[in-house]
Amino acid sequence: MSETRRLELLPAVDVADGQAVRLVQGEAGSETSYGDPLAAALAWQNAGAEWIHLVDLDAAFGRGSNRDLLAEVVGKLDVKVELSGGIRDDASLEAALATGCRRVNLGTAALETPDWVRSAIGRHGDKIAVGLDVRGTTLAGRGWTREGGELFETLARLDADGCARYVVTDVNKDGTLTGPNLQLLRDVCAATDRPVVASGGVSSLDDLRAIATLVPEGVEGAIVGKALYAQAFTLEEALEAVSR
Ligand SMILES: O=C(O)c1ccccc1N[C@@H]1O[C@H](COP(=O)(O)O)[C@@H](O)[C@H]1O
Repeated sequence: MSETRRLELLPAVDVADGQAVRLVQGEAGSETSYGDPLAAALAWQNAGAEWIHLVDLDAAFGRGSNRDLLAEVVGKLDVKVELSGGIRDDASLEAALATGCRRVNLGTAALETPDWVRSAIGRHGDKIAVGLDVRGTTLAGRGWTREGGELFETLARLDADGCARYVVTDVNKDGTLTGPNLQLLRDVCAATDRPVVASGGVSSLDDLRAIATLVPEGVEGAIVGKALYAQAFTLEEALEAVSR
């Protein structure tokens, strides 16, 4: 009898101007600051996290970079890191992978330079995930400021290119503490056989339990941001909630 997999949790550490921040719906200027990114990441690690979802927001917005800081953070962590933000060409991809992160998450590049993404997938396999950041079923790139195509067409293309995994974010939910978009997750899982990491809207332990019910459909993990920083629950409580 096969054992049901447990939902993985990925606490998010989004970095802008050297600080850990949370945005609301990805809007520049909506940030709340939570201090030193390394301290935040180590706190999640010490609380039992197996993964950290680490984002360079300045690079995602194309307004700067926290590359050296993020490399330092990855170097000081023992847990797996999913690194994203501004990874759009060979130089940024090689620099990201050289940090020792477990995988990178490509957003804008998957919308704007599909040939390069196909080649990156061919070279790096499951070290590449693609972030499908959507409003409705319209994809968003460049710091979620530009529309970039239709979700299910892009998903079919990336599946054909061998993409190993998708990080699916409902932009309208992100940072709002209004609950995940479970129907979006179901729809994406129905359209691909690749694992899906859910992102956006988690507000409570019940939200995590609801996402965990989708593990048999293909949801592998959930990114948790604002709810942890706002202390809606602890990471220990979250890990316990999804452990059975
Ligand atoms: O995570 C956010 O809050 C966020 C807000 C606005 C833009 C991007 C955001 N996050 C992540 O950025 C990467 C994509 O970066 P790029 O497009 O490849 O440069 C992806 O993980 C988004 O989810």
